[in-house]
Amino acid sequence: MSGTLILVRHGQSEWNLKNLFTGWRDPDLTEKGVEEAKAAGQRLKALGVKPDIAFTSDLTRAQHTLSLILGELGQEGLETIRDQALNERDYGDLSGLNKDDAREKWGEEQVHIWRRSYDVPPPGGESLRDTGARVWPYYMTEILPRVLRGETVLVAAHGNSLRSLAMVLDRLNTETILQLEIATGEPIVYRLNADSTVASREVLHG
Ligand SMILES: O=C(O)[C@@H](CO)OP(=O)(O)O
Repeated sequence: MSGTLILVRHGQSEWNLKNLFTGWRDPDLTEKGVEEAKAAGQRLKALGVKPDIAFTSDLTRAQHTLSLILGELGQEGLETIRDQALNERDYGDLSGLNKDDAREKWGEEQVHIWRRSYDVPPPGGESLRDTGARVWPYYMTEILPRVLRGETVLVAAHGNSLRSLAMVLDRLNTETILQLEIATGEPIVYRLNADSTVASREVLHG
């Protein structure tokens, strides 16, 4: 066994609440999102988790979530690396549109394909495969080596950047990835084997 990897999606954002495609746009958390992030921190604390380092994206909602979690853990000053590689999937021309309006315009099925398929990009944006093509190398070079050294690494990021990572960790294929939803503010705790495969996976539900 090596170290521990904790993935957490940011709490509810203002645009999650308004049902807008967000992508690389930069809304902050709602009050509910703040509470979700604090609750995530409390659950990690109850589990006795003590991160050695944290990673997050360059978007406010993920950074704010991380700082609230670290506050609950009493680790406000923890070394944190922010990188665009962990940003949400770029939703391209859909960014800022209402998801129900998009379903009316393009149909339920097409919108679901854009939102959850592996390799169909939304117009002007990134598919999950495109997202994984930047998230996965970053994980391999910056995050995984630390976990393999036995560290506990906390990653606060986004629904689809984390889906692209979980797809490989959980050995999902291009069909089964369609079903994977990562809830806001529910940490996923992975313990990794020395060969970087997953020894255990636990979702800290609310
Ligand atoms: O809008 C977004 O950027 C994402 C995450 O909230 O939405 P979706 O659920 O469509 O992946």
